[in-house]
Amino acid sequence: MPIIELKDVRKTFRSPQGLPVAAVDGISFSVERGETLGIIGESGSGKSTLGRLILRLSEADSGTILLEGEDVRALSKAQLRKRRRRWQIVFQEPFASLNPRLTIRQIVEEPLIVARTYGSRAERLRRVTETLEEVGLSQDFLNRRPANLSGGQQQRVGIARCLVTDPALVVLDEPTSSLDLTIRASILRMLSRLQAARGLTYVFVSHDIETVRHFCSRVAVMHRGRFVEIGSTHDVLSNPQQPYTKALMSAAMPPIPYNPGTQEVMA
Ligand SMILES: Nc1ncnc2c1ncn2[C@@H]1O[C@H](COP(=O)(O)OP(=O)(O)OP(=O)(O)O)[C@@H](O)[C@H]1O
Repeated sequence: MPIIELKDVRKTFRSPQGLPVAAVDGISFSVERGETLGIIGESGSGKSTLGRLILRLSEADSGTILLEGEDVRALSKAQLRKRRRRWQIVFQEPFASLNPRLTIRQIVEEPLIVARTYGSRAERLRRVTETLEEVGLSQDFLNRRPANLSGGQQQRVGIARCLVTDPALVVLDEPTSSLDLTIRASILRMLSRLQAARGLTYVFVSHDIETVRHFCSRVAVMHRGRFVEIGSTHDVLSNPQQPYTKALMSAAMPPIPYNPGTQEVMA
């Protein structure tokens, strides 16, 4: 059974002038457990909206969304809150997505409190500490606040917050685009390592073809709310069938250096 299955999902917004904008315009696809599906496309093509619809952070207008076989659109608010811990998201701007008033400990502990299934305060602290360690942050970070951390460290906190409830599926919405190149490569290596260790499934939203090339097993190319092409990353990027994919690739930056073998760099 696929972990994600979408059938003919649609979402239309109104532009400031009141005109309809079909951000997601009849999308169907499935993702198997342990896979990484990349979604690439220009700004405004609908990638983030799709990522949010999958997790019901935004309501689709129509279509079917199954996660782990469950009809996400049919869940009540209470059911959805329970399932949230299995289906998580990491945002592009780590600082904007972390509450500046909270300590790192409070930020990473919050999803455990919301889920209400993680026992005593001491057990929660143990879990928070272990998860921070997994993303390369020592106990020294527990009482610090987001503003005292570098961009890379902030994103590690965002990833820890998402992993602490032991999710099966993570939508990564441009998780590294606000970071500089060395840090970016280091965070991507860490995400790959965590995926292998935990058997995670990723949906990786990006406008950066080179990152997708190295990070994703399959890729969907999105244009004006639709998938114009979907297939193995190798096939789509080495032999694009659609004019839009070709244009996107010719507009892309030259490959960035990426060496999966080197050590994760802390920053
Ligand atoms: N809350 C909203 N209200 C109105 N229009 C929206 C809203 N969210 C997205 N849109 C519109 O839907 C379209 C798709 O936006 P979306 O952010 O999903 O694209 P994207 O591919 O993720 O772009 P980017 O790479 O810039 O984040 C755009 O035309 C956008 O202006």
